[in-house]
Amino acid sequence: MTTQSTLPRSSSQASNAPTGSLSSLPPRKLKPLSAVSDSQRSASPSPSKLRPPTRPSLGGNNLPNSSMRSVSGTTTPNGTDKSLRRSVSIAAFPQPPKSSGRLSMASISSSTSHAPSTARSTPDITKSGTIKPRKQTRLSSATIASNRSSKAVSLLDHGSDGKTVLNSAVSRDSEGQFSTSSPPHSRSSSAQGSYSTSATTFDDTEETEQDSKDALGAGKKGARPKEAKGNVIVSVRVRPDNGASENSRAEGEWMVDGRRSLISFRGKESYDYLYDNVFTAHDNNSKVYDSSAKRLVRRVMEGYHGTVFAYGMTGTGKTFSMQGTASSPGVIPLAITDIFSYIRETPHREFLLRVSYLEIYNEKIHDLLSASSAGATGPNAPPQEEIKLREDSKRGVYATPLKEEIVQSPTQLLRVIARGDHARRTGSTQFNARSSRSHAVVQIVVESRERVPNGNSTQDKRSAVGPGGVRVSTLSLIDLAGSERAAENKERRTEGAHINKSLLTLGTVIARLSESKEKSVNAADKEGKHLPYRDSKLTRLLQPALSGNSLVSILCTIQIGASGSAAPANTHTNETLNTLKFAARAKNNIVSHAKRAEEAYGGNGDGGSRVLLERYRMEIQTLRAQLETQSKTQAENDMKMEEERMEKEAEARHEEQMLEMQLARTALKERIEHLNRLILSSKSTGVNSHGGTAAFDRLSTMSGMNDTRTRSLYSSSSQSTLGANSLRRTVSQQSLHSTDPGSAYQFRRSSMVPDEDDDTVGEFGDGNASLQMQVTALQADLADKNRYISTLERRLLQARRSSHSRMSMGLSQLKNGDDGDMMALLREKDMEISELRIQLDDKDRMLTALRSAARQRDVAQMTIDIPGQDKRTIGHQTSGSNASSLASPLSATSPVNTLSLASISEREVNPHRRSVDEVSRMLDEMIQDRVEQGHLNKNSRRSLLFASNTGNQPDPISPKPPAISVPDLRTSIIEVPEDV
Ligand SMILES: Nc1ncnc2c1ncn2[C@@H]1O[C@H](COP(=O)(O)OP(=O)(O)OP(=O)(O)O)[C@@H](O)[C@H]1O
Repeated sequence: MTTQSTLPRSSSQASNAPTGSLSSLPPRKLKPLSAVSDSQRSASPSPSKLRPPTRPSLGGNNLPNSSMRSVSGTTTPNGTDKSLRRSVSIAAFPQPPKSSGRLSMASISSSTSHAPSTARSTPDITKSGTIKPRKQTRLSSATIASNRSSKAVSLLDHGSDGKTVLNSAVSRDSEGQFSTSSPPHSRSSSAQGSYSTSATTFDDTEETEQDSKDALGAGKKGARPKEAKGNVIVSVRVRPDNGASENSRAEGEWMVDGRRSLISFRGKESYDYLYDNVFTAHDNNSKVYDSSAKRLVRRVMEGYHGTVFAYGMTGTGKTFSMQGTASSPGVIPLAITDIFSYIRETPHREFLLRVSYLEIYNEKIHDLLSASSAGATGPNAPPQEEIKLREDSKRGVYATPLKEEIVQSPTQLLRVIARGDHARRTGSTQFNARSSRSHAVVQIVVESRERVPNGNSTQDKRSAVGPGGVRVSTLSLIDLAGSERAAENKERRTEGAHINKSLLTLGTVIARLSESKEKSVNAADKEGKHLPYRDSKLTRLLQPALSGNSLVSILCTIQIGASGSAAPANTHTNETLNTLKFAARAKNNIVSHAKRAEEAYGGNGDGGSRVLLERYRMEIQTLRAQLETQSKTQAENDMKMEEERMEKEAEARHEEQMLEMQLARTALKERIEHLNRLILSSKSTGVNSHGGTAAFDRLSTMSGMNDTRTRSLYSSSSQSTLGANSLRRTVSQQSLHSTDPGSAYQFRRSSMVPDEDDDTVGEFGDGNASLQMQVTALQADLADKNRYISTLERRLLQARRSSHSRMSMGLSQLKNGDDGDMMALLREKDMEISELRIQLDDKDRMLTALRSAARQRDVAQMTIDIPGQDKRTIGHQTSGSNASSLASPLSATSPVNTLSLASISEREVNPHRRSVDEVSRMLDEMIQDRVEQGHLNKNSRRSLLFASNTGNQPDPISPKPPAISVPDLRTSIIEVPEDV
């Protein structure tokens, strides 16, 4: 939207310098039209730009200056204060500064030798305000006065000065034509790079709104609304006649007075035409635009519909005026520049522009922006969908389907239009080498909406819109095909026929508009039903503009000389006069009641739905909502994924913890098993294999009663625990169960001790077996412990690895509690291991000691001379079954022990008391060490039972002390679990 226009600047200043000397211009005032009311205008005697009624008595150069507005109320020659051309007032159009000097008809007469003697006659004025030519007197002062008065300020005060024109500007060229050079209009560049002229730089938006209100008020009184007067502007442009020669000289004499917007013809009949603007051959496109269209374009940007169209004979400069050239841009590019300048200067509104471009060729509508129009005109060109005209209460008459392009910069818009121009049909005619063979219509739709002032909204700036709706207005820029005489070429003839027919219809419609005005009371007339709009596509398309819904600017182009024209001079003159008449009729008959377009709101029926700005806003809202929903969904998905990820992590962590716990549990189980085994091993030293807890308890009780008996029991049960299922043990078990527990003596006598004689032998043999069995048990314990230690070490290793891997995975989310638990577990394990190691060491030492004792015992026994078998030996042999039964399990576990036991069992043991004592002493010392170190009573769950050394105290149960005393066995440890 802020793209700078690349349009070239006009060089009009240099080219349009007046040739004559100029009177000093008054300082220009940019004054809104509304500043001068009608009454003021009437009362104000000066300045006036209009010459007074042309009466001889009024001739002279010293006419009081009066403005156009004051003229509108001036008294006509017949004394009536009446505006004869009500429709020519264009209050809404550019109002250049007022000038003091005014041109009188008399002054023209006096200053130009060829001036018609208009002062001598008074023309007839028709009701419509057109000039009715009359012989001898073609120019009526009253007509001129009325025309000028009705034109109001805007028509004649484009910086012109009557005196100036009078004194210097009006000249007669070599061909007898009057030409009036316009003063150099000041075309300056605004800060934004837009063009502006002194005539159009003031802003009269408020004035127009006020005018609208006034118009409503006036309408109530039956008066014509003021706005209706000023919304139509008719200009005539004279094309330079470069190749003029005597042959091509037009019939009659012409006078073109640009300052007074006057064109006079003096031929067989005389005519004087006054328009809103008359542009001489010296006026360039820039001036034409500034005076005839600039204001209208601004109004369109403010919300009014506007139509500019060029009408004229072929080759007279319609296309030149509308499109212009690279060095002299025409109305269309200059309008585009102004559109974007306006947008830039109006930050409180936002705009959307869309453009369409169509042509009416041979009464068919073609879309000049469609793909088929763009490139292809050959036989392979895609057939274009027929475009029809439709009517809508809100949109008026419109073509459909028609491509509309949204444009965002002047360059883009110019490119689109250039594309359409390229697709437009042109052809060579006898009047124009590149004649437009169609009517071309550029439509620029302007949508605008109020923005919320900065800071009043927390919303995004772009989405912040004001409370109002969208205002939609249309600028139609139309380059009509030129009317022409019948051509020789058939194609041209056909085209010409269509062109002429449509132009004729246009003329007819405009001519009948005056009738329509008079019959406006009729509803049907109001709608223009009696007008032949439908007779041609052109009039149908122009219907909204012609029927008053739009501001209208008509640019009629003429060529006074007939140079370059194949037509005879008189024919050419007639065509020119026809154009001038058309312009005069348009000026008089078209009445515009253009009002600012209503604001449309989203979803407000068809009108609302067509408003792209609103549709886009709604679409943006919808998309924003979708985006928000998607963002929410995305966020939810992200959250879900994050939750899932965390769940997975937690699961993995949980699994890991479970594994660790399982490992720990397994380790603990193994330990428990091991401890159980240990307990069983311990029990095995005091309890028989059949779970003789009761017996053990009983024996414990007995031990309290008699140490000797306890010792004997211990030896016996120890054997059985170690797996020596001796017959004797079985028997003793049976005895234990069968015998009255109270009868301890009986028990002892019958079951534990076979007979007195065997006691010693049995005790001795039992003691040997116990040693071996303890060795075996300790070896088993050792193996168990080793296994357990290795298991624990393995678990520990695994746990550490797991911990390391978790740390390396960056799972720092473990709570301190977890780490703490794990560390505590590890510490516990370490402690267990170290404890077990200590126990293992103890066992090792104990084992070593036992082995050493066993070895010494064996050596001692080997050295004993066995003279014969004593009772003990016999007793022992008697209990050979017991010994052999002992050997059997031991051999399976320890070959060394088996050997030792075998050697013991095989030999007749003749105890050598000294050797035994030594062994016993060693064991005593070792166990004493254990006791002192406190390792043995460490576990609170266990009770330590020490078989006290009873010495030689008599055993009530076993009155005979064993022949072989084994003191070390008395101090053997029995670990009894509390829960057993
Ligand atoms: N005011 C002007 N100044 C200089 N050259 C002009 C002017 N008006 C017209 N011409 C030239 O006259 C020729 C015909 O003009 P143009 O094509 O605009 O006429 P037209 O009215 O559009 O004709 P048609 O109706 O056949 O299309 C062009 O070469 C153009 O440059």
